[in-house]
Amino acid sequence: MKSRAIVAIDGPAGAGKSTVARMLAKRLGYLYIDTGAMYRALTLKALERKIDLEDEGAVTGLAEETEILLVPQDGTEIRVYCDGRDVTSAIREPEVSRQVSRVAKVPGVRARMVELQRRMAERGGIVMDGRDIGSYVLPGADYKFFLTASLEERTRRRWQELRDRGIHTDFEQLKKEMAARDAMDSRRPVAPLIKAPGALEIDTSNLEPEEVVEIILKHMEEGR
Ligand SMILES: Nc1ncnc2c1ncn2[C@@H]1O[C@H](COP(=O)(O)OP(=O)(O)OP(=O)(O)O)[C@@H](O)[C@H]1O
Ligand SMILES: Nc1ccn([C@@H]2O[C@H](COP(=O)(O)O)[C@@H](O)[C@H]2O)c(=O)n1
Repeated sequence: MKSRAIVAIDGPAGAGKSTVARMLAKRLGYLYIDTGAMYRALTLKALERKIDLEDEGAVTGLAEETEILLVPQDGTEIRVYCDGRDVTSAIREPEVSRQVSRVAKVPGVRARMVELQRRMAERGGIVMDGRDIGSYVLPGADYKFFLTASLEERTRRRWQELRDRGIHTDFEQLKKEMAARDAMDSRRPVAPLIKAPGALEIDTSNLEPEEVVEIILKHMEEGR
């Protein structure tokens, strides 16, 4: 296995990317970078500033004046700071999830975020998850994975995750919202959600996170 490798993990909402990426980073002693959290932080700021999300100029301008920091804690937990404010919890609110894809599809936003993400990966030894990591942000990544799961299972996971946080949502409404987010992520012209060439696809529908990590580690050990 390559030392200080770059590992890219992509996939749709609720496929288990963050869970697996965090566990994998811990096993490897790597830094975990949650690119979704970056788009979520900007979206939260845009919503709070009541920016018109259809105004690409305004959203791009906001991205350019916003400082987003991902600060590793013990292990691989990450605190997310936007302009110095800890937004780790706030970025997971349902309204941010409902709107983030509208912000993320703005070309100026992506250009800014991708520049930051590539800089974070320069020294290697990272696990980066998102939608476009293996296909666009880090096309030279040493290992690429694409996690999937059925929409039903991904919705069940997200529904349970929200419930565990005391947020009660209608399952069918949540399912519609997740499908809509997947569609917007997949159809945007710039860096859509796709499986990167050469990526190993893993359907996690009937796998525990630990099993997914073992599949990934085995592939990495066999690969180099
Ligand atoms: N293999 C799995 N089996 C069951 N539950 C899982 C599995 N992987 C993750 N989960 C749970 O599903 C929820 C969503 O997982 P996670 O946040 O890792 O998904 P994600 O792909 O990063 O989603 P998003 O892109 O929307 O952030 C979490 O509550 C997590 O604990
Ligand atoms: N590399 C990425 C990562 C995320 N996005 C957008 O952010 C949304 C939230 O991502 P989560 O992983 O936190 O769910 C996602 O739905 C995308 O719209 C992106 O565009 N590129």
